Amino acid sequence: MDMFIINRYLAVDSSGDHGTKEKENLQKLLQKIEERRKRKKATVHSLQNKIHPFCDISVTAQGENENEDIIKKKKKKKDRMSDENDVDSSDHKELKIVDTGEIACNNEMTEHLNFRESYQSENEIKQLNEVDKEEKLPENEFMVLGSDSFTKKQKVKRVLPSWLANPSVVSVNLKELHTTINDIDGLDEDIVAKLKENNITHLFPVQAQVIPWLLSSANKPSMYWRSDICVSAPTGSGKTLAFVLPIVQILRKRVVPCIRALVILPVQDLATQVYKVFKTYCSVTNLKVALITGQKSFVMEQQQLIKINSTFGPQSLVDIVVTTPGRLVDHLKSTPNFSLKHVRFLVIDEADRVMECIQNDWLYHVNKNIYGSEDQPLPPPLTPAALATVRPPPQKLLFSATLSQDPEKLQMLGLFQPKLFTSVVSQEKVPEPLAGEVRGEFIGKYTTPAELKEKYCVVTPETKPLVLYYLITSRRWKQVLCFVDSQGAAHRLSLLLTHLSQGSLHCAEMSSVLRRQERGEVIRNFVDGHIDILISTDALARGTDMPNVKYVVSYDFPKYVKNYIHRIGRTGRAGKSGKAITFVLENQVCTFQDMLKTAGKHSVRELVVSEDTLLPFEEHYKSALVQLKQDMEGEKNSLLQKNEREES
Ligand SMILES: Nc1ncnc2c1ncn2[C@@H]1O[C@H](COP(=O)(O)OP(=O)(O)OP(=O)(O)O)[C@@H](O)[C@H]1O
Repeated sequence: MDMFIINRYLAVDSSGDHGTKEKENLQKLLQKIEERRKRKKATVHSLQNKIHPFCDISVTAQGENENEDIIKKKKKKKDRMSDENDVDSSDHKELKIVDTGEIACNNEMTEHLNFRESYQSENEIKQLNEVDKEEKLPENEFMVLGSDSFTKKQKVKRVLPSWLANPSVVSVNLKELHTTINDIDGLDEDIVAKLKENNITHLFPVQAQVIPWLLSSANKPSMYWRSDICVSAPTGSGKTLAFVLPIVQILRKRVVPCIRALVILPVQDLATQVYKVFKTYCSVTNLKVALITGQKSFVMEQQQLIKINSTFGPQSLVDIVVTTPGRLVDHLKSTPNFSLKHVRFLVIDEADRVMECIQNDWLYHVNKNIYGSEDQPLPPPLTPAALATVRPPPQKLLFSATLSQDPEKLQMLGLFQPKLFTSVVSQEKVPEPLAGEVRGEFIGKYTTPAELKEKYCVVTPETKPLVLYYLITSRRWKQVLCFVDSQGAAHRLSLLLTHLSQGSLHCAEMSSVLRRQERGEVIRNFVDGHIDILISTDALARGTDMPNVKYVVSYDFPKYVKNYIHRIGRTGRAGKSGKAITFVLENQVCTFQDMLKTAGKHSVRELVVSEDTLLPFEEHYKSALVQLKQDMEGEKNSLLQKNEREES
């Protein structure tokens, strides 16, 4: 037991023996202190003799007070730090009391030395005081959040799943193409011939990466679950062919038709556009494609999908269905034998937009039809027996120029071991990620085609139409696509420009109010160059592929950054050059700059149109406005008369 000695404070021992010992110790200590005091006094005296004749080191009254303060601080600090109850520390305390006593006796030199000593440690004291402030709050006080500390908070970095953080990077350069259509292993000759027929000799970067990847994933035995993919590449970069070609190639070997590919797009017009591409490349195969968007009657669509055979029962007539979420749900609910159980590919084009179509719960109905429950089953263990019992889910292919890379939003799709292909904002070659490196900078940044030049023009509401007219006429712009907020705005602007140009500008308007055939007609005329300026609502903003759009004007400010990216993406497509101008009111400039920042854009310049340049058109503009007012009143009256006739 003697090996361990535990020293404890056992309160004051009143036994006489211990008391004498303590007195002796105290005596020794006082003696020691006295000796030190004398030594110090002697040193000071000798120093005073040496320095005083050369230096003026007098301490002013104010200085004295300051020094005293500092010494007090120092004392406080030392007190705080010495939490040991040993003899040495008490010795220091005594010593300090003696020092202060000397200052009180106006010993200038001692003051000075103390001052210097204190000054040296002043910073230290300050720091300690700050720490004190932060850490030691009186017990009965609350800390008021945000009142004291103005230090910049460190930004919280998102920790992304590995597949989102480390994507395959897709180049945005459509000028330097390295992959010819013959370089792709696994594309049949007749498909390659069809590509040539359509003047496609090289694959765009997104196609060069996605097509071989999908073809090779199909080589796995059919029982294996295949990884889903998400593709985010600029507008006009050829995403449609990136899924059409591998699907046609993989499915063409099927024996019996049944729905093996389901392609979902947000709106009718886009579905029609994709349907046409499928039709083109399926024409060299036996595959059948159906467009189910409500353009035909429901019964006609049903007849197109299913046939009842007297011997074999219900038979699917199609292999690929291109549809919109609403119409798909209608068929899932009301078409007997409409089954998605054999779907091998589930393509969601303009995926971020389709995922917003939640009103009819299309995903729930699709899952229910495919799996028999609203949720996708979990993958079985990798044993032949387990794999043979569970049917692999459809391989999901998600495409968009503004694909949401938000893990939470993507989670509802139940992606299986997904792979991300994305283009990046930086034009520099992105190196392969280092082991364990996490890249989150792709998230939320949208790329636009390299050939697209963007500018913005600050306008006033009064002069906006005149600025547009001036730009079109003075710069001889042709094939201009102009975006406005509403159908009414499109109509008014179209009339005003016609009056301003006295009929020399051929303007047309486009909105969802027009019937489908009328819309088709307008687009054909615009593509053929018979229309100079097409004024449209956002109905044409997303996905529409119109070759030869040279200028896009966002006449009314785009509401969201995605809206902006899709609008400007109607030009500068497939490697062609294009220009986009956004009209911004004075009070919208900051919002616009923020929008660009969000999209990762930093070099959008201003196009200045001075008021002086507009002055010559002023009178002309006034009379055009009068004519517009008359037109609008005339239209209003004729509408009233029509309504009255219908009522009577
Ligand atoms: N390899 C290619 N060579 C030449 N032209 C191509 C090639 N691939 C696609 N195109 C053409 O590029 C245009 C744009 O293609 P697509 O509509 O697929 O773009 P996208 O990426 O889907 O655009 P958005 O995001 O706006 O929908 C189309 O007219 C298409 O015919």
